[in-house]
Amino acid sequence: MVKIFNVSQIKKIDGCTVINQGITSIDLMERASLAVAEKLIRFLDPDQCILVFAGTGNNGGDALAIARILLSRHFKLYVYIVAPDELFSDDCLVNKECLERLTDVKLIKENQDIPHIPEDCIVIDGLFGSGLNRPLEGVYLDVVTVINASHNKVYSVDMPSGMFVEDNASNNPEGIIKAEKVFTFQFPKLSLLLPDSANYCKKMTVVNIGLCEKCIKEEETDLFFIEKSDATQLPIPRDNFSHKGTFGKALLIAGSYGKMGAAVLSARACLRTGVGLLTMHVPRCGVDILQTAVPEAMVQADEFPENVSSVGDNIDQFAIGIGPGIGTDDKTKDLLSDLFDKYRKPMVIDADALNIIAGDESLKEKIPSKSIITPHPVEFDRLMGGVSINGYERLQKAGEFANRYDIYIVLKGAYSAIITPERKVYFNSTGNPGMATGGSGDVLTGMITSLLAQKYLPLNAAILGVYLHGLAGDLAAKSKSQQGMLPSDMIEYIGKAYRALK
Ligand SMILES: NC(=O)C1=CN([C@@H]2O[C@H](COP(=O)(O)OP(=O)(O)OC[C@H]3O[C@@H](n4cnc5c(N)ncnc54)[C@H](O)[C@@H]3O)[C@@H](O)[C@H]2O)[C@@H](O)CC1
Ligand SMILES: Nc1ncnc2c1ncn2[C@@H]1O[C@H](COP(=O)(O)OP(=O)(O)O)[C@@H](O)[C@H]1O
Ligand SMILES: [K+]
Repeated sequence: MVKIFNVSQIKKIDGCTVINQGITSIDLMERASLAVAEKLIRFLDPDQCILVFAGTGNNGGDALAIARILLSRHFKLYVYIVAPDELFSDDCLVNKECLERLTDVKLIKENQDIPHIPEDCIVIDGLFGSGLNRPLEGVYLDVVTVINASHNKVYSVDMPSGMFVEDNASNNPEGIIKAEKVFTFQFPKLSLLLPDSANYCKKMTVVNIGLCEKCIKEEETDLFFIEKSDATQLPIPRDNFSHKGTFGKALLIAGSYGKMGAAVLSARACLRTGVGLLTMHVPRCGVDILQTAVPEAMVQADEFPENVSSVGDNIDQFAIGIGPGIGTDDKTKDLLSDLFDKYRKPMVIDADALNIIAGDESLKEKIPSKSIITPHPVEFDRLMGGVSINGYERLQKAGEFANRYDIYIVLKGAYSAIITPERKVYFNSTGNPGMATGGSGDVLTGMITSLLAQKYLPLNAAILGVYLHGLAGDLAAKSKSQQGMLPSDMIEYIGKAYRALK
């Protein structure tokens, strides 16, 4: 797992690296800058006009070193340092003096020094990184405004300048660079993984700069980024003599009149994820649909034609998933309450089941311990009874909720976050905007329920389920495009996603 750290931890690890590797801070700056420059060189066009904007701290130092490396590769550069008070960090000053020997470096001290930024050029942004300690104002704000208004592609070093590494609730949205790509050093930064960064970081690339592994190992955190190597370890190998009983029984309670598609998608996804036996509990109107669309599943008909209202006995034999397409009818509310009384094992709770819980405090109390709930941000805010100001606040609330009710929360989004009862957070690294189509969530519910039935621990079921779901989405997008892919296609790629983990 890649660890995610706060600013003081990053500073500590930088310092440790310098000591343990017997290098100077300027060596580390050079290493970091070279790593970013190498990535830039791969896709920048040497004939294109490149404008570099540096600050006076170490982020500025990085930008100036990057400029020097690009110049040595014959890129056309114009370099500006925004320095209203001309106070440079030591390492920034060294890089400024090196660069001044090679090219003209202009200082921007006040608004009138800001250059006109032509169309069709590239901007390299090294104004501020992790050292930002207040929202931008004055000439810094003006420079960012001009860069954003130019609509050129901006590549940011470490952070989009003006953006805090963690919470941006008190930030000025006008004072943050809108970056095409952010090359962030060694660790993903929390704010770049939250929806808060949607306008400021189209793509995050983590650049390894060789910080001391021992320091990283020793530094504790509750935030992690899931990598392929983490997911690869999770699938339980299949024994030669295994049979359908080995891979468990899942019961999905899903569907209502007009929403049987959600039941079909979750059923197919559950089967493709490897469950031994699947039973679908659906309203009577859905029986023929399920039997035809998913012949591998057994179907239990509810007594009501259009909604689910009760589940049978002997439910302890199953891993249960509830929610896709069930609606919020009163009969279905009774079912959920009854289910929570009868069934005390971890289950997967999604969609309308969460909307039902949202309006009823006593239901929250009854959620079986270690269950996995899978809200998207709107469902989560409904559960909380109010909208969060940003993704950071939502994450804090999710930690409190998971802890209070002893459950796992999969907070879905671009980097879905899995939050544990101990308030640890695991961010997923797979998935793409092609998955933003109704039905993708139903697929995920089927997948995680399948893994629970196969005796995966709830945390592993959530991590593997979310990772595979995103990977299946990535494979589907590769073949069908983000626009053209459907949740049904993702289901067809679950097998290939498993294979890719081998
Ligand atoms: N993470 C790492 O391992 C490494 C980090 N390096 C770079 O160092 C950066 C951090 O450098 P610094 O700590 O010098 O900080 P920055 O360069 O981000 O900021 C410089 C200084 O500006 C001041 N400042 C903060 N907010 C301001 C505002 N709104 N208006 C005006 N001034 C403001 C602060 O005093 C701050 O220290 C990282 O983002 C990264 O680019 C690299 O040089 C080397 C390795
Ligand atoms: N931009 C994105 N990048 C990665 N994954 C995404 C993106 N948009 C949506 N997803 C994933 O698609 C799924 C959508 O779920 P949800 O909103 O519940 O859809 P529905 O209720 O329509 O089935 C989630 O797992 C989410 O993480
Ligand atoms: K920056």
